[in-house]
Amino acid sequence: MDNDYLSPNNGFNIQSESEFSSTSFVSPKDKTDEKKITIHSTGGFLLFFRQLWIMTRRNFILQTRYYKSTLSQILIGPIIFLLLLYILQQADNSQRLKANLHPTAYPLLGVQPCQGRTKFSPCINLMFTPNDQASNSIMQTFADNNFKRTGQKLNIETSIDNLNFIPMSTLGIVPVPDANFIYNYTLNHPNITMFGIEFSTVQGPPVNYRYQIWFNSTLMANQSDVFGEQILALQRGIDEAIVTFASNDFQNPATIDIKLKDWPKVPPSQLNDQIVSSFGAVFFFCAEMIIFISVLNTIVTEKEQKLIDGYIWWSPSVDKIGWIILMFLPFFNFGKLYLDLSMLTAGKLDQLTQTVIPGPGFSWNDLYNTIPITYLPVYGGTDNIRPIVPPPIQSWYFLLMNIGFYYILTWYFDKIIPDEFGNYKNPFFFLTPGYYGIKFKRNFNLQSWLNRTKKANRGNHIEEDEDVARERILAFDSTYECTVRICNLSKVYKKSLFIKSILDKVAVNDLCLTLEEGKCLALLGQNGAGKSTSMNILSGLTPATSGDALLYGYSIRNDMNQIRKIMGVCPQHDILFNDLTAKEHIELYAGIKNIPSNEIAKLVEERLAAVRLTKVANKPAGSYSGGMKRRLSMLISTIGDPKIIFMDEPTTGMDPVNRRHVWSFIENFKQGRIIILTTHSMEEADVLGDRICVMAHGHLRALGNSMRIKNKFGAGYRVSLVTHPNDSQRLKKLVETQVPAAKLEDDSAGSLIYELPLSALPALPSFIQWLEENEEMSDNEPGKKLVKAWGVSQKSLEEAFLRLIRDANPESHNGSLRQRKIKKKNTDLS
Ligand SMILES: Nc1ncnc2c1ncn2[C@@H]1O[C@H](COP(=O)(O)OP(=O)(O)OP(=O)(O)O)[C@@H](O)[C@H]1O
Repeated sequence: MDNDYLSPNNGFNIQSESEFSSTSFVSPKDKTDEKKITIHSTGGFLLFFRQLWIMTRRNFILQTRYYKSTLSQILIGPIIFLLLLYILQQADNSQRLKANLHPTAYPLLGVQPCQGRTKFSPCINLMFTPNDQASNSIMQTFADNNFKRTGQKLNIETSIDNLNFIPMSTLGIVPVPDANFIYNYTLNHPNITMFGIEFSTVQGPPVNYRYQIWFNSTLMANQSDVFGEQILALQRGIDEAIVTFASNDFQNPATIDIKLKDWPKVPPSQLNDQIVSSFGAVFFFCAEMIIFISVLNTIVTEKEQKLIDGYIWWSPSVDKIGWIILMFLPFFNFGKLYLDLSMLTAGKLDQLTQTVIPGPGFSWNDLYNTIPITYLPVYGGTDNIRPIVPPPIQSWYFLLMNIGFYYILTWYFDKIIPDEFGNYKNPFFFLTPGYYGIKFKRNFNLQSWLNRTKKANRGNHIEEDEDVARERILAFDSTYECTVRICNLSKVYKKSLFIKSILDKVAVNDLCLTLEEGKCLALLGQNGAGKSTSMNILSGLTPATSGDALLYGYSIRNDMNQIRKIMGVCPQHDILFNDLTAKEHIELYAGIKNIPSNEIAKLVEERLAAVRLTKVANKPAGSYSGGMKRRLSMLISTIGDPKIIFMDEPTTGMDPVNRRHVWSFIENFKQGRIIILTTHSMEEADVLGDRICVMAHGHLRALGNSMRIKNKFGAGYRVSLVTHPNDSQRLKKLVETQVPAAKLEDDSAGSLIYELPLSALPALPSFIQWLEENEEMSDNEPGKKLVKAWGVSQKSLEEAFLRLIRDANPESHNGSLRQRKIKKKNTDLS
């Protein structure tokens, strides 16, 4: 039995007792039973790989079945991101392709004020040494000239010599004792001091002016360019001051004006795919998070290499179309906001001290300000062209706009793309007044409505039952008064929206039906016969392909809003809130249906009692059994005094007792209303249906009350007789003489079953009398009667139904006949 481990149904296996293996989990006591469920355990890798295989296969089947969705999953992501990548690369290229043959020169500005650890913490602009008269005089001239250039005053402060000194406010130019002090101070208090200057002039002749500038070679917290223009500005300022000092003419300080100019630039003859190669892989792997990642990337790269810039989109050379498109992508706006935030808040690592200097911070006001120019990268080389970056709040507004935009898009496509029931609206639906509830009152004329719907006939009818044909005539008879009038209602589920295909499914075909108030219509039919579709059309869940119906005078095509006000629906699948109790459900729907609040408590009590849910009234619906959920769903459909109620298989899953309670509730409730229900229970149709419709393949096959259908299709009575097998031939002959019209349905081992059609009914009383008298004796069992036992029963609705279905499916009927014949032959042989 160890081979069982390898059997395909490994896991659960039904075996006879003799086959128990030693690995079975069944206890010896259980072995007394005839059949057992043996649970084998297969562990380790074998089980793992088998499960892996099963799951892989399942996923494969699902993916191939929903190939459209699979294709979209595979293609849409890469297409969108390839497009984005292309746009980015183009933006980068347009930046680099830009020729600048005549760059404009721009003046070197003065030294900008320092920035502390945060926007508000004090700092020292400059320390200088030695603290002698010459140095003080030079620094004073420097400060005066710098003020003229920048408008920022840098005062000569009181000297400091204490290494523990912490400035309480920003200091301008501070004399210090010596170079060691500058070294130690900046080591002890990193990122407070912007520059240090050590003068070491050698008195001549000739006099040699020497000085050394101390600076932080890593970027400062405020992004000021110390290593480039700022340090140049400082040097120029000191040189001016030295020239003035040398000439000793402090009234007319010397000035040196420097202009900076980029080399003329020609576009490269060949472009590389820098963006694609840097971002391509990330784009493919990180799907919609790409911008977010690219922003992070930008920040890190910018800090380290100053290569790629997140603000490239706002560079003046970039075509605006690019960022207008991107503006509609929420993650792009999010990325921009993130970039703005990080510009002002990101800390920087000081290489010397290995400490992180926090950024100046992002305050609420910064939302409305453009990012300060010193934080922005320069495009176009030394042309000093900065991107024109909108304030962060703009990205925030775009994000809000995205919410509205995508909400509207979702809403729009939700309307125009067919749903599971095939509902969809015309792409211009929002331009029609009807969509806004504006209706132009037209006088309804029944006759012209009938003429119109008559034309909707699809035509290809099978030979119709006489009752069905009569109903068709009645439905189009304007003199006949009825509450529900269904005329030529059809539904075709199309495979493709635009072309006709043989795969199109005709779910309902030219249905014609009438119904009066106070009646219940039961729709019977096999799975897929078209019952739910008919119901869905009438309840407005799915549109009819052709035809129309009038419910209480309202057309399902034009007045569905009115019909909804007088309609209740119990759908096939329970739509309940798992966390709400039965009581809360009824209260909720009573509220929706506008029932006065003082009536709700009574309604809850009465209705719950009617379907025996009072005991669980305060328990959440999620904890209910299937039958209880069904009862609650059925109940909900009756709230709000609806005039017409659709119930799709209302009692599925209910036990016989509760089902009867529900039946009596429906029976009472239908007074003054119309109930249309579908069911697979013949008993239910028999009990509730004032009219029963049997549907097959979208057609109406039979129509009438239960008696009519039973009599017409149930073929009268069934008689069963039991005799000795060897006496069966004699008994058959006797029955033939008694009731010539009787049809032998089954004959096995002395058990005979006869069907008596309506034509045989006159002979039935005398036949029953013959059976009751039972005078014939058996030829094979001495002293025993020929008929050992007998019974007569009226044929049920179920049999009528089965016959109708057999007639509607001749192929499968032949099949079943053949099977029955084979079965009979086998029985005879045995
Ligand atoms: N959304 C749909 N798209 C395509 N075909 C559909 C759709 N809904 C139903 N059908 C088809 O229409 C036919 C009628 O289906 P319908 O659900 O009306 O049958 P039914 O009589 O209610 O069956 P059941 O007793 O199983 O509920 C079936 O062949 C079904 O496959």
